[in-house]
Amino acid sequence: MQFSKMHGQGNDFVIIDGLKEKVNNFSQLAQQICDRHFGIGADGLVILLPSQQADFTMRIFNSDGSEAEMCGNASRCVARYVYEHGLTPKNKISLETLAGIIKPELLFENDRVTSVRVDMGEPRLNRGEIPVTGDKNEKAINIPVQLENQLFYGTCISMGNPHCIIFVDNVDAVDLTAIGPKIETAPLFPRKTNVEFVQVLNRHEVRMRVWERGAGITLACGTGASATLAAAVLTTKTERRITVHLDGGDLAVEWGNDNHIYMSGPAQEVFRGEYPV
Ligand SMILES: N[C@H](CCC[C@H](N)C(=O)O)C(=O)O
Repeated sequence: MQFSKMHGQGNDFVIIDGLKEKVNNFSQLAQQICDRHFGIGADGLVILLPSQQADFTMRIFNSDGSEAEMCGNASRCVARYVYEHGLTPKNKISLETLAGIIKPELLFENDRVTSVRVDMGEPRLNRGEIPVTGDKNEKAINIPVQLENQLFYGTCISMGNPHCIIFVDNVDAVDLTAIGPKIETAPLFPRKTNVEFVQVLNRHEVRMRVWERGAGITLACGTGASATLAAAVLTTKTERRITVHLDGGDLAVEWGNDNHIYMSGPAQEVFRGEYPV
């Protein structure tokens, strides 16, 4: 089976063209392929499939085999992949996901793709949509997140997938490996959650580290950067256009007057290969 290995600021994926390759058990394949010793190694597996309502369907599987509703960094990678592999002549692409239709736009310099700007859609703020337990019509801003012997205050946002954003004075002081999985699987989150620790640098910049649902610590998270922007604006910490500094690089995010969040950043293809099935 042919594959392409791509990343968005270090958040890396194996991309498989499901229009050409026959894939049966996506979840099992994701666990095998994402293993960094016994497989190719990646944070996730992305399968391209046909769509009736968009140019393509993008299905995303975390390295633990769970399927995610949406993935921001993967949407940039897929947009570049379908253009450069000749699957579409378009630079404005639509992708059907479990979170709805996502619209990445390729940006060029001297005929080379330099970055991708993605319309991530509208953030979902009510507990029922995220989901977070409690009154489904209530927001979840600065709510207590109680672990056995630690209490955090989080702002929960969905970009189609759930995020719990916790503002701290120093992200480097957070033991993400210990705390991340406890919050990811807290009873507060019926479908688990991605966990972002955020240090506000000024009204236009934040530093964010992420423990991803189903994948653990990653170097970048596009939906996480988008949810972080929404949380920072809702708690009046930043303006509506910021740079998110992540371990793997920067993402630019903006909350437009149309209530859509736009996320921009690079997407790189690292290598192509053949995986025995
Ligand atoms: N682990 C995430 C999916 C990948 C999201 C992230 N890699 C991004 O760039 O948005 C989840 O289960 O919701």
